[in-house]
Amino acid sequence: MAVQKKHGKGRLDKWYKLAKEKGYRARAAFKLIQLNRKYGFLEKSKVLLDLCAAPGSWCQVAAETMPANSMIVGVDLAPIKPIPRTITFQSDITTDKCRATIRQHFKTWKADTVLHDGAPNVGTAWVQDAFSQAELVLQALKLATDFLIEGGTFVTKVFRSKDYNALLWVFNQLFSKVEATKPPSSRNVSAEIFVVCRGFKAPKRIDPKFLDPRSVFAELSDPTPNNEAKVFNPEKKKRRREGYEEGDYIQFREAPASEFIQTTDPIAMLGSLNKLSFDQQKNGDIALAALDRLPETTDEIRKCCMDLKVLGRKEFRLLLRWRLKAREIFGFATKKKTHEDDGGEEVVKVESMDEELRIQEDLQRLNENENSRKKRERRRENERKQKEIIRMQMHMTTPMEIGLEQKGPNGEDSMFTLAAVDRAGAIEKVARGKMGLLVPTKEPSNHEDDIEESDEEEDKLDEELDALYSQYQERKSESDAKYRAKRARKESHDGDWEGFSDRENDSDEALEQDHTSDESSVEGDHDDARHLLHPQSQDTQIKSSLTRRAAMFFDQEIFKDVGVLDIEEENDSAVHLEDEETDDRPATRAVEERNFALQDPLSRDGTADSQTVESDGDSRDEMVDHSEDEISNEEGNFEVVRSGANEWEVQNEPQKDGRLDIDIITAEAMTLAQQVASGQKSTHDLMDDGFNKYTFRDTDGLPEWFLDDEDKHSRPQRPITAAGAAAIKEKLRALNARPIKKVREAKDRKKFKVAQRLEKLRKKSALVADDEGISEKDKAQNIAKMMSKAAKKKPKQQVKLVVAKGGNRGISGRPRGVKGKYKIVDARLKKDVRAEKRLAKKKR
Ligand SMILES: C[S@@+](CC[C@H](N)C(=O)[O-])C[C@H]1O[C@@H](n2cnc3c(N)ncnc32)[C@H](O)[C@@H]1O
Repeated sequence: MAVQKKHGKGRLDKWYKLAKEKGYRARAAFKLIQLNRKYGFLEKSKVLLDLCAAPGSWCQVAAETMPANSMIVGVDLAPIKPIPRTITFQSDITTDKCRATIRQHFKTWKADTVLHDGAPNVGTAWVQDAFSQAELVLQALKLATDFLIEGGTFVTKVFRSKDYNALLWVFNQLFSKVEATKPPSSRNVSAEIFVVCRGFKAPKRIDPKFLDPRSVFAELSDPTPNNEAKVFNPEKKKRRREGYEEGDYIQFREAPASEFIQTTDPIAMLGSLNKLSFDQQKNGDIALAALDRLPETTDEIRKCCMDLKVLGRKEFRLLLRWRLKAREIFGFATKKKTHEDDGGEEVVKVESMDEELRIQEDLQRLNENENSRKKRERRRENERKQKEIIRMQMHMTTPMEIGLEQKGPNGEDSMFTLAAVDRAGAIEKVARGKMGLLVPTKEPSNHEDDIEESDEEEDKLDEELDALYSQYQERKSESDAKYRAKRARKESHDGDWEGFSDRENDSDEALEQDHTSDESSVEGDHDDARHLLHPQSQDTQIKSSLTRRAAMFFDQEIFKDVGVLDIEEENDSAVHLEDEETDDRPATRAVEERNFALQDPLSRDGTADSQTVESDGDSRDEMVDHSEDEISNEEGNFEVVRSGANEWEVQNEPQKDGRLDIDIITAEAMTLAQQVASGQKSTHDLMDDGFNKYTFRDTDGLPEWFLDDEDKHSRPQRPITAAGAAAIKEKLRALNARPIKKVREAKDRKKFKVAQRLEKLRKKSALVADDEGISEKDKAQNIAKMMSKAAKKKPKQQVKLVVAKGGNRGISGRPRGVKGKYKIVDARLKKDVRAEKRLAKKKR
């Protein structure tokens, strides 16, 4: 059976529509109609009380069905719009005021029928709702017993909950016939059920306990079977558990805290209970009083005991520790077989389960402490090393100094000894400005131990998170082409931005081979610097040391007159440095810094195209989308910076003027470019900008999902000028104004064909012109003829409509006997087309 939806459009079922059609204020009208069809109480009633009547559909049904001149009184917390033949008022049915108002209206009359369709504000907690509804039913019953005539009918809505049977029991005491039913218009997913109680017994005196929720819904401590008792005795009442099984979720389990101390299975208790109680009156437990007085029973412990379902691992541990202490105090801690002097038996000390538990916990705690201490130390060490590198980059120290400073206990364990630097290839990396890479991602000696010692659970959690993240990535890339493009771009960024040009890598490799000692590593850098500064063409050299992307970025028109790549100014110092044979490192650094500065604005702004923009508001999101559309749509068009080395090589062929056609597409990059172009920013400013809190991130051991997330948000927010934003806006406007790919392709095809025809014509006319056998006049005539022929438009080929019939096709798929352009249509379409043509002809 199809389950109806509880929310949204699911509500708009046939009963809803029917109610609308019939003018009932609520679909609930049909519930009463169906109940009345079954039991026929409305036709027989002259006075009716409708409790919880708003918006009033039941009153509407009653007014329609009951005999003329009947009296209908409806009450609700909410106002009820007037209904013909019905008195309505606003009141809370649980109050005396409501009772008094009803009495005023009824005067001496009694009701033949009392209806109750009340529901408290449903939506908080289901258990809570169910209980308040049951209470409301009892209140309605109370009113019914006040106003019902003997033999009268009480119809009420009840939720199937643990109190359902208790309510039925009470109804049975007061009415001769009690039947529960669910009308078809009541949704299956709803737990509501209607109880029709007929034949009110109208006893002279009703035991107040019958209508007291505390008595009726009291939990029974003794489940002894006792059902015969007609006299209400809540103490002995047994709840007949028929119908729905009670789920655990509606049960609230509580036990005295002392029981938790005594139990041998504390975990099971913590898992199954909702509360550990200190209520001595309720539990009458002396141990509980003692426990309550213990100084170990702190406020925190009490709070934890209040609601066990909300506790975390830490709190559970706290409770378990408290239990162990309490057990010790009360003498439960160890079970010893004591000396039995008279028997002289051997004494065996047996560690109790609790003792084992405690030892285990202690061990675990010690392990955890040790792990966290190690982690702390590792972190501190990393931070220290990072600081050193920054100092070195900023000329505050040199690798030599570092090497001297960092004497490990055995001279080996520090990465900062020159030998270690050499092993890790650190000097090369430093030389390349890849400071981030120097962060020790691996510490071979300790690593394995660390893994072993790390908290297993945390590792598991990490693994799960990683797995979930890769699943998420896979799902996303399956369903989202943009995401795929972004990832591909990012991957190629990693390979492009972070690394250097191939050439440089080659030189790095060469250097690596040479780096066998501390000194040689420095020499290697020296060579590297010299290599970079070779006077042949320094501009080209520096450009080659940039990434392709950076080079292209600075190739743009806007940087034409800017000295970013005009290295003369710095050449002086560089060449000068080259002369200083004793100290080559600063020279290297000068170049590196320049590289770094050149890369930095790009890697963060220019190249980060979509990613940078993404975090900055909608308008820029549009840019991103656009750029991505471009990526997927604009094959062969170079307006957007693309990534991927091969793509670049294939697509970004230099243009005629030798420059690469590349556009800045983010407002930040545009602003930066404008600032550089206008001289507001110098290369030094760019360098300075390059050093910010995001420059050297410690990514050591951080999971991929975390780094991805950080990539999105942890980046400097560069200011955007109005001019920069306007330039990008204008660019995008132009971009948006362009036709779609198909149209553009068609136009390009047309252009291409025209060009081909022209070329053909040119060749032909050249042949004619070269022909010596004909006169100049004839030549001119022939050429003019050819040109006018070429200028003539070819008549459009008629498209033949062919009715689709299976089997009547040749090998190529072309229908047999059809020449020229054709289109396969179905018979109906062909007829329709013909009919249209006929009609058009007639009209003409
Ligand atoms: C399902 S609606 C009743 C629909 C009504 N039978 C009809 O046909 O239009 C439940 C109503 O119970 C009312 N209600 C809940 N608690 C109440 C209370 N304590 N006193 C009066 N009305 C109450 C709510 O205001 C709500 O209008």
